[in-house]
Amino acid sequence: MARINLDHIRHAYSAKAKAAGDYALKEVHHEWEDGGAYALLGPSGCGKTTLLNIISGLLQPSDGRIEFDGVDVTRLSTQQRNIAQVFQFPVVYDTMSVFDNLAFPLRNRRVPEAEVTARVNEILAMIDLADMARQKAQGLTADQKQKISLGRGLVRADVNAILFDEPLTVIDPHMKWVLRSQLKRLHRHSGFTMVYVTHDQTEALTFADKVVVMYDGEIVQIGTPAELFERPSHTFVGYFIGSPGMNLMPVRIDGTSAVVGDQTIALSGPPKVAGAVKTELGIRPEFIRLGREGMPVSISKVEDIGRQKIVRAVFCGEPLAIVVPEDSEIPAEARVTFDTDAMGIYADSWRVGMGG
Ligand SMILES: Nc1ncnc2c1ncn2[C@@H]1O[C@H](COP(=O)(O)OP(=O)(O)OP(=O)(O)O)[C@@H](O)[C@H]1O
Repeated sequence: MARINLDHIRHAYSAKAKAAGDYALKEVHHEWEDGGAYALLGPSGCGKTTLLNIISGLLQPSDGRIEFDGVDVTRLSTQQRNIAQVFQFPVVYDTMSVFDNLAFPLRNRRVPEAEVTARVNEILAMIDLADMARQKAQGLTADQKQKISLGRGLVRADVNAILFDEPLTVIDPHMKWVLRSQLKRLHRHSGFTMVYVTHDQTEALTFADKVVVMYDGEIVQIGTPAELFERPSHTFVGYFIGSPGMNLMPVRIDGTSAVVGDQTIALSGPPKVAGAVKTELGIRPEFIRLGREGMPVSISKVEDIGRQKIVRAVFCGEPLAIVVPEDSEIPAEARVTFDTDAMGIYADSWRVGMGG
């Protein structure tokens, strides 16, 4: 397993790139821990695959270096980097049995046959294909074939990292849930460094210890699921993580207060917004109290989502989502209070400290 150091990496698909906007991947400078489970999460086109391909060696970055355990691998091929990869669509040898497909990477490296059998049987049980071990891969469903691909990615114990590129796209929803939990368990047992690309927040949040949120070619936050929820570093993280996402409203900062329309909201300190063109207040729907006290809102809609309700309201002309327990009473003349510790101030989309 390896610690992955991304040292001032940037990538542009055009050789003529000059401005920051020309780069599909803007500067990335991070060290990922040995044995960590990382998910690269973000919308289509944000640069996830570009970054993954730079780690695997399929792509050479325009600038910067990549190191595995302190060794520069920037110019090395995927094979030389000793990495296992699982792609979005299955890659299997149709004429081989399920067992032989899984054994292939081990036999290729002349692993003793007794060890091959033990390891393949372990993986077969994990992906729930033990009954089909002797069957040819030809004729299996796309779902089953993708499970073989996943298994092949996991079968070697000596890889530096395992990279997954949206591996559950073709898997049916129930199996998705099962495989996700199994991958998580396997990560805990094996200590593999894993990097998992997805645009699905549930997939990222259940799989990863650290979620790397990408937006427009940039890493906007690396954090645990709780950190992303409680302290989004960027308005995009607030919007993308959570359902509904974080409320954002334009505000004017006056000392230790945020002013929205005719309302003045006390903050925990003076936010550092000097020089910002746009200042916004962010608060998650879960941290707003709805009742008879506080600032007035007008309610436009209530959506019942099982154990909770989402109240859609308008606050000082701005849309506001509030999450309340299923049984809570919604007063006719509703008012709201914002939890002081849960509010964030964003200057030109980035969260700022409240220290003056
Ligand atoms: N081979 C290429 N040549 C030119 N531009 C490319 C190439 N591959 C990707 N891009 C561009 O680089 C940007 C980042 O693409 P990338 O595939 O890394 O995003 P992604 O987050 O993985 O998206 P998706 O989830 O759709 O795969 C996009 O604007 C894309 O159009």
